[in-house]
Amino acid sequence: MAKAKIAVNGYGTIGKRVADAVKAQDDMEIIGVSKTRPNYEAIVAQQLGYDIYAPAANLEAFEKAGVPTAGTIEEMVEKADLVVDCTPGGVGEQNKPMYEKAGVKAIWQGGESHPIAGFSFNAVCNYEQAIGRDLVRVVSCNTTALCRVIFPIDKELGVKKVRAILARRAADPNDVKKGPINAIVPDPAKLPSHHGPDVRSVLPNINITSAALKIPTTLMHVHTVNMELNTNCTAEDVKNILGSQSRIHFVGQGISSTAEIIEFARDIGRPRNDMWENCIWPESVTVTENELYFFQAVHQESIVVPENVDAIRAMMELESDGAKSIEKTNKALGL
Ligand SMILES: NC(=O)C1=CN([C@@H]2O[C@H](COP(=O)(O)OP(=O)(O)OC[C@H]3O[C@@H](n4cnc5c(N)ncnc54)[C@H](O)[C@@H]3O)[C@@H](O)[C@H]2O)C=CC1
Ligand SMILES: O=C(OP(=O)(O)O)[C@H](O)COP(=O)(O)O
Repeated sequence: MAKAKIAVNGYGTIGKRVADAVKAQDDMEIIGVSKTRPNYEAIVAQQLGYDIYAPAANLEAFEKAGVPTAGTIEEMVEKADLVVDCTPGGVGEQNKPMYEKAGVKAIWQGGESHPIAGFSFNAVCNYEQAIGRDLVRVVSCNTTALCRVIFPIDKELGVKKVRAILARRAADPNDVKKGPINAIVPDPAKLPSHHGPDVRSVLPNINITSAALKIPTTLMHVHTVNMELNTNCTAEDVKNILGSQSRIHFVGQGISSTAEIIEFARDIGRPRNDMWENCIWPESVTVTENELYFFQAVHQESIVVPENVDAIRAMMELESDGAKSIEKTNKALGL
């Protein structure tokens, strides 16, 4: 069977990882990635073998810099079966008419809001509902992490209410423009943060509220998750449920912080020190009077990457069984 032709529009933090993850699969291929400027990332993309496309107005700058392009972003989109839009939040929306004009399928990221696609995706929660769809939004990193834990616990034990407190990394490691440098910022100060409503865009029946703080770190986010459950259970029961999920990883062996999780990812040779899984401290899993508590760390740069691959597979109708797609994606990534 011919491979699905995938374009990545916006080769930044998420885009470069999605491109590599798609390249690792045997049922889809990257036909091009877009860069706005001919900087070091464009040169690395070229060295990795990707065809680079750029805005028409910037083609000359690429030529002057000696970075060859294969054409304009519009031309890239015309060649694709599906575009994964990884442009900054808010920019993706401006690209929608281009995708509609070319008649291609499109995936947006969590920086866009739910109505852009009318369908918000998480592989364990709603893969089957994404099959054959033309437009899908993969929810944000924090929302993905919440969906991954809420769904299996709700299925097995019934979730009455979720309260999630998020300590959000202020910027990605390469992001020199953002802060804070020496502050903790309620983000936003007005509750709820977007994460609770976003979980409901994937799991509409879940009662959830969320609050978020921005903290001066770049490595990972950390959540304090509290769930009121409908069923009497023990911490061991919860650990067994979470432990059965392939994209949940229990941290241990002396790992007490996000810094050590990233060091672990480096040590096991993960590309770009990516941790695609939710990282849960097993000793934090506590149940008292039907209330569950635990801490989880979220590697914001990579957690949504396998979800994008599964969304492509569903939309392109390459696999009808979500569990099989997850397994295939994981295996190709080395997860
Ligand atoms: N970085 C993170 O932690 C996560 C980001 N997301 C979401 O993923 C999306 C992308 O975020 P990042 O990768 O962090 O952004 P980024 O800023 O690292 O990368 C965006 C890329 O798009 C390019 N770009 C800007 N305007 C463009 C245009 N008009 N056409 C083509 N390319 C354009 C930029 O030059 C840059 O290379 C956002 O919706 C964000 O909310 C989701 C999960 C985690
Ligand atoms: O999707 C993310 O976070 P979110 O789940 O809090 O929206 C990413 O960390 C991007 O967040 P940013 O908008 O601070 O760059």
